[in-house]
Amino acid sequence: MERYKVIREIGDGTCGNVFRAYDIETNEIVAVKKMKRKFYHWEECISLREVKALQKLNHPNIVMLKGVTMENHELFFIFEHMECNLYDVIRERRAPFSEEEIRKFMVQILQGLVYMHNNGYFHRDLKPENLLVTNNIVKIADFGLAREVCSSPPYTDYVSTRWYRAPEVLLQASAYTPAIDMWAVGAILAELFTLSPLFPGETETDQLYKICSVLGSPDHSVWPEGMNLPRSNRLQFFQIPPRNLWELIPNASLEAIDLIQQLCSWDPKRRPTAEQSLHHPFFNVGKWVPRPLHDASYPRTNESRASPRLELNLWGFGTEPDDLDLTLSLKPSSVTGDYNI
Ligand SMILES: Nc1ncnc2c1ncn2[C@@H]1O[C@H](COP(=O)(O)OP(=O)(O)OP(=O)(O)O)[C@@H](O)[C@H]1O
Repeated sequence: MERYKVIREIGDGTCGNVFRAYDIETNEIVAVKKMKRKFYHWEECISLREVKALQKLNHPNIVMLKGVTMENHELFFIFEHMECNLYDVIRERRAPFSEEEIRKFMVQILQGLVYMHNNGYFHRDLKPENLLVTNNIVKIADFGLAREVCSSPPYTDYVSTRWYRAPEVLLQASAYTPAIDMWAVGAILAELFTLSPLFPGETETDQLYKICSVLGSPDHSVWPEGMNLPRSNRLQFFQIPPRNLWELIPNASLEAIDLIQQLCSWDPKRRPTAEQSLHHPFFNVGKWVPRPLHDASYPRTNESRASPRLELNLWGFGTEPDDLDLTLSLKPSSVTGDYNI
């Protein structure tokens, strides 16, 4: 470890301490994560989930693992260095983020997740502290709990952070899917608007109570499988009607509210995937894409374009092509970003 000169400690997590350090071979600043437990064999180190996942995943929105070193039974991960994490960004924020800023964060998180899920991994512990930020670039970090999508259940060693924990995990489902990451994305999206957590449970039971107080208690109609999970009897204590999300998150557009609502569905099967989320109207607000001139259905005059078919289902993820006129005309106040999705 002579190669790295520690500058200062920047993180103290469950599994390791993270230091900002100077790499004297490359003249770069790096982040060195020193694992808290001791290791006695190299095989033990390279079989760690964090190492296995990060060696395979190479994406601009996933933090890069530059190397792994073992010395005196201590294991060090060398990562690209990031300035801060999204938790710090939210905590230090005095005024709400604009929807444009939120969209830019979310696109990157979702692009990282699409890549990860398509490569057969899910993260299992997404939270603002695990989203690292440098100059508005967001990268997903801390793969200590990452799982291969195809690894076999039961997943009993699961210990993710409570506030972002999906209901199927709280109710002890024996198998779960990348949809648990999508629940966390919904909670993080809401938090970016309000700057405070959507479900800040103090215990596991309180976590379920907090979720019920927002979404309303689940029943067979919204989540049939959920009603038979080992701990679902805990839900019977709470008979709570749903709140209107737009009252809880008054600064969010209808598109954002709809996306949060879909991501935070009780039933994991009803949550959009990361890829589907990127196609949600929230990411297309104000985006005008002209149709080809030979398209006979394209309205030729401003007059005909001014009458959108408002009865269309805006929020479904159907296979119908987007009605871009409609998207434009329904959300005049919002953002005009263009995203590479
Ligand atoms: N590459 C990096 N660049 C800058 N800071 C980092 C980097 N990696 C981690 N950190 C900081 O260190 C903190 C802890 O890192 P990490 O989450 O990897 O550790 P952990 O022990 O697995 O934590 P947890 O308790 O979340 O499981 C992060 O929240 C972040 O603030």
